[in-house]
Amino acid sequence: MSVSVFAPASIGNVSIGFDVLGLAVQPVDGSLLGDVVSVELAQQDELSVIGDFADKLPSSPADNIVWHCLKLFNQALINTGQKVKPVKLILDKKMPVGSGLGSSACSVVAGLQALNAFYDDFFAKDVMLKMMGQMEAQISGSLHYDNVAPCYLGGLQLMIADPEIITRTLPVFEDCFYVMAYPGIEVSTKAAREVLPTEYSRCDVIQYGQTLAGFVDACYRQDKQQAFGQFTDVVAEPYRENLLPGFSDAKAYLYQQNCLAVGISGSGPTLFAVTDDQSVANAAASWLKEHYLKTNLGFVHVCKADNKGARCL
Ligand SMILES: Nc1ncnc2c1ncn2[C@@H]1O[C@H](COP(=O)(O)OP(=O)(O)OP(=O)(O)O)[C@@H](O)[C@H]1O
Ligand SMILES: N[C@@H](CCO)C(=O)O
Repeated sequence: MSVSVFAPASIGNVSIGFDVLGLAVQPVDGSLLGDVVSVELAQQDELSVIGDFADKLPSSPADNIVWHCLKLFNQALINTGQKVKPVKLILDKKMPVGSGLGSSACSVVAGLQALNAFYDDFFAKDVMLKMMGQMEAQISGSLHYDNVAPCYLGGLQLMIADPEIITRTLPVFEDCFYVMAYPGIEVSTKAAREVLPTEYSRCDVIQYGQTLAGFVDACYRQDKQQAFGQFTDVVAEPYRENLLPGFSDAKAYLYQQNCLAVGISGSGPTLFAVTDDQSVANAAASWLKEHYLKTNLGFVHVCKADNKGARCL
């Protein structure tokens, strides 16, 4: 019996919600923007890695985060008195590493959910999400759920302070398009966190809280003007934009083309642009392909919110 799970790309932070907001996205053309992990019974544990970005991962399977997911999952089974079965894992690495698209989260979520599906969904969602957070923290050096939560649960996720609840699902703007432009260069999450200040001014703290609270209120009232009208990131973008060649010029151009909002996806270098007009989305995608991509590994997708999250194929 073999199980395959797909886990979608996500926009961490969503600009105005550093470490607190995350949105899962899917290309409108139906292509799979995310990772896939398959699990089947085997003589012994093994991991093989295929896919467009397999060569960008550590050469030893033992250094792959999916292997660490298997070890964590098996220990959790043992701790609950369950019998562990030897399995073969296949990771189809479709997501670029260090992209800002939640690439490691895709592997973590697909890996752990595939294992849980193989064991007939033995663990509850809250246990699964905590294991996903633990793996994401291991790989990026600090605990943040803003990629794994939307990747696993789908939609727009708001991380709350209660460690037993972790996240709440917010209403999305179903008519909005999210144009995702990955330039083809790598920016590590760890490095992008190290450039951030350790302290912020009172003014920045108030602006962060006000903008985030205003965005959440706007989601519930489906008020796009309020949601995107004051879309200024004071926590990360001012310190990360110089890691992203061409980001500032692209942002200025896309706002002139009537995009509702433009920001850094996660820790970058992927840029995202929001619009509720498909012709604006398509024009932005064409421009970004021409002007924002830096290598032949780069790509642009016109996406919408992915409300399903991780799912069996
Ligand atoms: N399956 C995997 N997927 C992604 N990264 C992996 C995986 N296994 C191990 N790694 C390593 O983990 C690190 C991931 O780094 P980082 O968190 O910056 O990138 P990312 O999560 O892939 O990108 P992002 O979250 O910005 O989309 C890299 O050094 C990578 O080699
Ligand atoms: N929220 C984290 C990871 C997002 O992918 C950061 O910006 O560092």
